[in-house]
Amino acid sequence: MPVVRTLTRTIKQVLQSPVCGCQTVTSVRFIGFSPRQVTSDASFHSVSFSETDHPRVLITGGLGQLGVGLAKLLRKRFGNNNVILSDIRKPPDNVFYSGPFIYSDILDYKNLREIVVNNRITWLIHYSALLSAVGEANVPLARAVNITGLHNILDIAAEHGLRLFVPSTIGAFGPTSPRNPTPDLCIQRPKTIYGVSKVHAELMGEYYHYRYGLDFRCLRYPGIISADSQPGGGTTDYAVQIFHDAIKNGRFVCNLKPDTRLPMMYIDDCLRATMEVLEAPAESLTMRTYNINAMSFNPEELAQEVRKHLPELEVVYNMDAVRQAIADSWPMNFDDSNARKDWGWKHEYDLPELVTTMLGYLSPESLNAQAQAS
Ligand SMILES: NC(=O)C1=CN([C@@H]2O[C@H](COP(=O)(O)OP(=O)(O)OC[C@H]3O[C@@H](n4cnc5c(N)ncnc54)[C@H](O)[C@@H]3O)[C@@H](O)[C@H]2O)C=CC1
Ligand SMILES: CC(=O)[C@H](N)C(=O)O
Repeated sequence: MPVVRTLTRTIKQVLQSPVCGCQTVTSVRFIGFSPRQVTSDASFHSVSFSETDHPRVLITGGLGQLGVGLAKLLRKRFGNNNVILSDIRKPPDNVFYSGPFIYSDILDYKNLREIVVNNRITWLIHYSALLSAVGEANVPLARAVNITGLHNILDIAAEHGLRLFVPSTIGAFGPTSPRNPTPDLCIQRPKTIYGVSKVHAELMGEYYHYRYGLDFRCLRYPGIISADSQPGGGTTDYAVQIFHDAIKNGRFVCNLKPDTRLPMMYIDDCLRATMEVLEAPAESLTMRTYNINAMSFNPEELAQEVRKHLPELEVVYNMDAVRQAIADSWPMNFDDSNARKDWGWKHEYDLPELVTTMLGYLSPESLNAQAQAS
């Protein structure tokens, strides 16, 4: 009987939940069991906008390159206390004192569920991952975090009627995908554990949407470039490091070949896209996983643009074989026409704007002013 009770609740929740406006009857083909065995006293509960006015957001893996910036943006929109950052690392003072932070290991299912229940979470933004280069250096850990961790997240989100955002990546494509440009739907046979885990995430999220009515939303990000946060061990990291080294030493050692073209995006565009797709009306989404793009360049083109501001910059190429092989298998250009058509995606930063913004932010004067202000 508890199982029947649970199923009845789940079906009602799927058909009624206003948070998950995408959960149309047609998306729920058959609900035969809950995604994970739940105890008989567990109660499915979906918190809706009508109860809280604003979504209650949990960001996993929030202390990486992207999480703190996203929390800042969402807190501005939904209120400081409605957005909780979480990670397994210790937060620096400025992050700890800027809004709610909580310890959360995505491999600990019970802990995750407790956090979601106790904080009445309605949106889950799942940022925890091992990126491409560090993933290749530790495949068992990447498999655990990126695949087992994702399973926990999917089940928690389905059980509690959450809107779930999981980012994917240009790395979800491989050498047999069309690379110039790469469309949303094409062959995906990535050659990294990172890419494999992200294709798995895309497919599992879409399956849970179809099977359980989960409000799953996913964007494939290009390489993201930011000034105030460090990248976490990816193939596109060179495009962040060049700015730091150009300003500090006037010299940059690049671990990719000069003609390695990859899709890239400034962090502000990436975070805005994430908020926009999370807020997009369900009816506007014809897909659950979208490419987004802003620009494409290779290291030499980036160096040329930086030299317009710092003409003395010297760039030396010292290729890293692992990163080069990964980059050579990834898209050179990304076709994001579906995102532009369906929910109005539009980037703001192109290459010249990106370079001006990065150098402006990292200039000694600007860093001094930031230090004095904090
Ligand atoms: N930064 C980029 O260029 C791109 C990022 N993405 C995706 O966006 C998301 C966020 O990326 P970044 O912030 O750059 O990643 P990052 O590598 O900088 O941060 C990932 C965070 O996950 C945390 N983490 C690791 N194991 C964990 C565990 N067991 N439980 C909880 N947290 C754990 C780490 O402590 C780290 O703070 C990732 O899913 C990544 O795949 C996708 C494409 C491009
Ligand atoms: C593009 C990504 O997913 C990431 N920056 C990486 O290089 O691994």
